Amino acid sequence: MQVTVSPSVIKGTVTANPSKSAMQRAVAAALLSKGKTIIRNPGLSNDCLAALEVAENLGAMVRREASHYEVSSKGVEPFYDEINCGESGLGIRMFTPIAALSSLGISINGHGSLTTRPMDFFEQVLPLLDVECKTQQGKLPLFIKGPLQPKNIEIDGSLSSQFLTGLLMAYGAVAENVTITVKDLKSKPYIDLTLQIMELFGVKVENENFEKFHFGARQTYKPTDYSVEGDWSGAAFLLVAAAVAGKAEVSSINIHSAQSDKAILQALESAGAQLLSGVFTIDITKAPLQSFTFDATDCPDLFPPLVALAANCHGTTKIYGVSRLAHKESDRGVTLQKEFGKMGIRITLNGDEMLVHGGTGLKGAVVDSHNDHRIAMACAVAALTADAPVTIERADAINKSYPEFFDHLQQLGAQVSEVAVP
Ligand SMILES: O=C(O)C1=C[C@@H](OP(=O)(O)O)[C@@H](O)[C@H](O)C1
Ligand SMILES: C=C(OP(=O)(O)O)C(=O)O
Repeated sequence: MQVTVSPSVIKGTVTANPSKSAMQRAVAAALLSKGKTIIRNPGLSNDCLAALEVAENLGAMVRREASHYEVSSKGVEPFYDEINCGESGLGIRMFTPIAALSSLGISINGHGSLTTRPMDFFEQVLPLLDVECKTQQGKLPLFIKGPLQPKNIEIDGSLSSQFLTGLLMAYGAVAENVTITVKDLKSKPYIDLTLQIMELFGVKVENENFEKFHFGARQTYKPTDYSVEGDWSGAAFLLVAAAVAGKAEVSSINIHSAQSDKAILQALESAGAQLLSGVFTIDITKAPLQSFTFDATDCPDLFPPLVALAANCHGTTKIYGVSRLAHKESDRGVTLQKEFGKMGIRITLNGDEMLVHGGTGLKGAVVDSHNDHRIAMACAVAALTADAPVTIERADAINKSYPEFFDHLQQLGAQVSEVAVP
């Protein structure tokens, strides 16, 4: 799909889409619970759909109602010896240790960018837990054969928090008096989200300063009635759209959420946007914007909306944490540099630092998403203040996390036209 976004004024209200990070965790917790879990406000993004399919293959039954999903499970009892995590990094890194709770040999695969993302962590760590594990030189497909035996282990958290999320969730079902020790953990708030959802499903883990995670007496996941919260990662694009091109009210986002990406509010404030926040609603209005400095090491998914914001700010914005972007759906530092370059915005990459030379004016252009949902959305937001329309190729990448994105942008008054590409 090719989408053209024309320069537009933003005005209106919109409800945030469900968070895929929260939904995927809830689906995993529902699989690990014995009984029927209700998931309300379910996400329909490709990553959420992939998580449901994995849970079904690992033993859950999913009944899809219009307003909610019912996930019935007896714990991990795989129906198949193959699972496919689609394109979801979290999906594969979370469900692999969970699938290893079974004694069945299981092949684990994915598609698109997931096939190039690093998985060698599993080959190093799972054998320490008595799980046989093979990768293809650190990449997909994986083969694992459990059952996983929780033990005291030490892991490296510097590449991604997602491996730790997977271990925590799997340990939660079987661990007794063991500790996971983590060195140099990145994306810490995502671990808070994992622990929060585990606790809602009845499993409590003691977090000692994001360095040690203690499991005490044996616990069991309990089915629950869970409502998926709105997505700060997706809402960040809408908030930036309003900050640069008008005004908007975004509802169903919880200011007290554990999600990393609510940090977008700090960046918007530093840039000078006018913000009014309630507990579940943010009102935002355009104001003169100046460059800002922001550390996105623990919220790497904010880079694309931050770049769209910085492009509209006078002066040079500094964003730290670029090295966290190399293994996402694309090498996002380089992708942002290339695609924003086509729209006339110069970006310098300097080690872990990104400099966005903003306020020089955005130009109409033809850009490419590189099949990366967050690049497509960042370019769409940049188009709002360009001097001519911006055409985004492979814009259907948005379906990975936020299929409603272009509809929401239109709801806020943006001129958007879609062309199917054969
Ligand atoms: O746990 C999660 O839901 C996620 C964790 C983050 O990954 P890293 O821990 O690899 O930074 C983030 O980039 C990803 O989109 C979702
Ligand atoms: C990197 C992302 O997700 P994941 O790692 O789960 O594929 C993302 O949503 O931007």
